[in-house]
Amino acid sequence: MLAPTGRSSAPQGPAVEPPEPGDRDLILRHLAPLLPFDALIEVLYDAMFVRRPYLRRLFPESMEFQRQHLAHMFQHLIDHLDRPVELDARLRALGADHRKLGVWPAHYEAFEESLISALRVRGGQLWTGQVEAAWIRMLRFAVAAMVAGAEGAATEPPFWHGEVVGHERRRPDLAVLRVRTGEPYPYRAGQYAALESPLLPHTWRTYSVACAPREDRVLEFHVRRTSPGGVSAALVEGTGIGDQIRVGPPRGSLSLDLEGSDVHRDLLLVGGGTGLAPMKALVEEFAAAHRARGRRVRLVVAARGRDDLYDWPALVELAANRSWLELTPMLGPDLEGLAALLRGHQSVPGLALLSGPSGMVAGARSLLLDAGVPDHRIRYDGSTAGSR
Ligand SMILES: NC(=O)C1=CN([C@@H]2O[C@H](COP(=O)(O)OP(=O)(O)OC[C@H]3O[C@@H](n4cnc5c(N)ncnc54)[C@H](O)[C@@H]3O)[C@@H](O)[C@H]2O)C=CC1
Repeated sequence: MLAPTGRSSAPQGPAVEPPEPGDRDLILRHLAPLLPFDALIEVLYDAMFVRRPYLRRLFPESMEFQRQHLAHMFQHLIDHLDRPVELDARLRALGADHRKLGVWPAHYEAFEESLISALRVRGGQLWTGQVEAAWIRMLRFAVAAMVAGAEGAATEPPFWHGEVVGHERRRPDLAVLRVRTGEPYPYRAGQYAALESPLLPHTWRTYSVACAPREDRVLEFHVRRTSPGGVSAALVEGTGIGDQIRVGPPRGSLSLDLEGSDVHRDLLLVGGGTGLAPMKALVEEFAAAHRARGRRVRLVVAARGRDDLYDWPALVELAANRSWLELTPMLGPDLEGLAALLRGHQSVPGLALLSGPSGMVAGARSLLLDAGVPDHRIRYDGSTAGSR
């Protein structure tokens, strides 16, 4: 994964004890019998639901995504165990986000107990108390950071109730949804939110808000169905006006810096596919706060073909009478259009923001670096790209 903007917008909480030096090596040396993690995780959840069946209701019907997520988390924990500060920030954000799932500190105890029994089952004959102790320290560090993150977020609602007030099917696989929250939703343009449909309880997926904050509390989302049976499919195919959905707290740090040292730099925004969503919100925000005279914004909309420019009329309307905003459609499977644009010296931006498929973000970033844009002036939200 590329280095993203990196700042977490999740609230903070109390300090957490780091793991012991050497724990990572110890865990790594005895990892082989525990791999692949899928088998370990299966034993873990089986043990947990047998001992505490009431915990099953905290999880979605299909555990597939949950298992994958946990396997990824174990790997991430082990990989970063000797970088506890970095890990701590990520875990706090995760803990804050777990509030919307109804997770309490007592549930983590049940998790620890089940993990230990799964480790003993899968660890085999060479499993030792020393290795187990390192795993427990790693887990307790993670849990303490998650609980601290949840405590730090205690004043923030775990989710907002929203009503679908608009649902436009722009393509068979893509819908633009408008959701009015019951209470004001305090986000900034460029941020994203997890959504839950009543069709798939306890399953949340993140989408960027595609509009700047509005007085009428309406949030726009661009949702593309990637596979059958998931949240995106439920939102595209099974959702209509009047339906209720839950909206998790705003997250992410993609922003335009409307104040500060970069305020006069010309902007290039690249949105690929539904990655257009946060870019549209940022342009709207820029339009509302257009203070820096002479600052130009180019919005490149990358799409596979003309039919995939699903929001083009809305963008044309946004650009009408705004001479500082230039819309550039870029059609095709690759970034040749962007490469050609950057060859024109006049088009090299002072600041670039990227959003879309991870391959597009990586490709656009390297084109921009080649064109002389410094790395710190190329922004994208690593936690969102490709995670939908
Ligand atoms: N729905 C949302 O709110 C948001 C979605 N995203 C992400 O944006 C992506 C959108 O996917 P789709 O709509 O299916 O877009 P897509 O797969 O149709 O791609 C759109 C354009 O991106 C470029 N592109 C795609 N893959 C590329 C690669 N490997 N190298 C270079 N260029 C490439 C091409 O120009 C293509 O026309 C997803 O990964 C999603 O996670 C990101 C932010 C917000």
